[in-house]
Amino acid sequence: MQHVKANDAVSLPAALDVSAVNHSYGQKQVLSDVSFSIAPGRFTVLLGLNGAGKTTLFSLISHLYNTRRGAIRIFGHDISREPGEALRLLGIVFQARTLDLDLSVYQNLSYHASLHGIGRREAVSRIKTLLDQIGMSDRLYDKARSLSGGQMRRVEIVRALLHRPPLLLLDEATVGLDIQSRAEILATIRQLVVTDGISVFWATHLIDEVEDSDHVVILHKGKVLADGRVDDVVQSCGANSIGEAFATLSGVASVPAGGGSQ
Ligand SMILES: Nc1ncnc2c1ncn2[C@@H]1O[C@H](COP(=O)(O)OP(=O)(O)OP(=O)(O)O)[C@@H](O)[C@H]1O
Repeated sequence: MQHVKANDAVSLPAALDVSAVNHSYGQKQVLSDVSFSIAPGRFTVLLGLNGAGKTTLFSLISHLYNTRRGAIRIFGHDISREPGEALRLLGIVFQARTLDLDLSVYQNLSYHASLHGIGRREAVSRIKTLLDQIGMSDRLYDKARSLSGGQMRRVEIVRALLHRPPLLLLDEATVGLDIQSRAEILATIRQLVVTDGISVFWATHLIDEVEDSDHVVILHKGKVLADGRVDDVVQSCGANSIGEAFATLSGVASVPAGGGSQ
């Protein structure tokens, strides 16, 4: 396996800096010496097949697991040493659905806002603005269980943005959604990078969610095989596409594209 490094200059502090991180479940090592940086205000894709270690990495970044070897910094704040400061700057959408189905959209969101110390009036204003932005303002008082999978995902995205984090992590946010919902959610998140200047770290196993102008971190069997601008990574591999580059680097014959729900 080759390791292609195609980073351009990264301004400091990085939105996310992962340095020599390892993780094992018992005897099984699932992350090996993982290092990369994400510059602020960029859409960066974490590309890896199922089992590559994406969720484990997200669990370390969000401090669900302690980082036992290596360091993770969010805008310069070490997640182990300054978890409060680091986590305040982070919004996260997990792969598994996490809304309380018996509560309304408003109740799910206002509960999260109060956890972040956002006052009621301010919370209502932010909830309405964000739901409007994401095309869900007509569902404010509906029970979460009455929403479609794509609508639940949108509410989870709103929830992750309520405390206005400059870094947003999404773990396979489009899994299980139909092709139209996938495209809409991806477009909404890309738009947030442009309009609000937030940094997004988007984990996926689907090659068609990657664009040439994105930055990509390719994770395979717990190792970073490449990181940098997609077109630079493709060129460094002598490939014609990111799918071909992924196959060359990983030795995997074919990579899922994601034409329908995956
Ligand atoms: N709690 C756990 N205990 C033991 N092994 C685990 C645990 N969680 C994950 N693993 C293993 O760690 C490896 C990485 O899993 P992880 O879920 O981080 O990958 P992933 O890239 O997110 O894949 P997926 O998209 O399928 O969730 C896999 O081999 C998985 O079986």
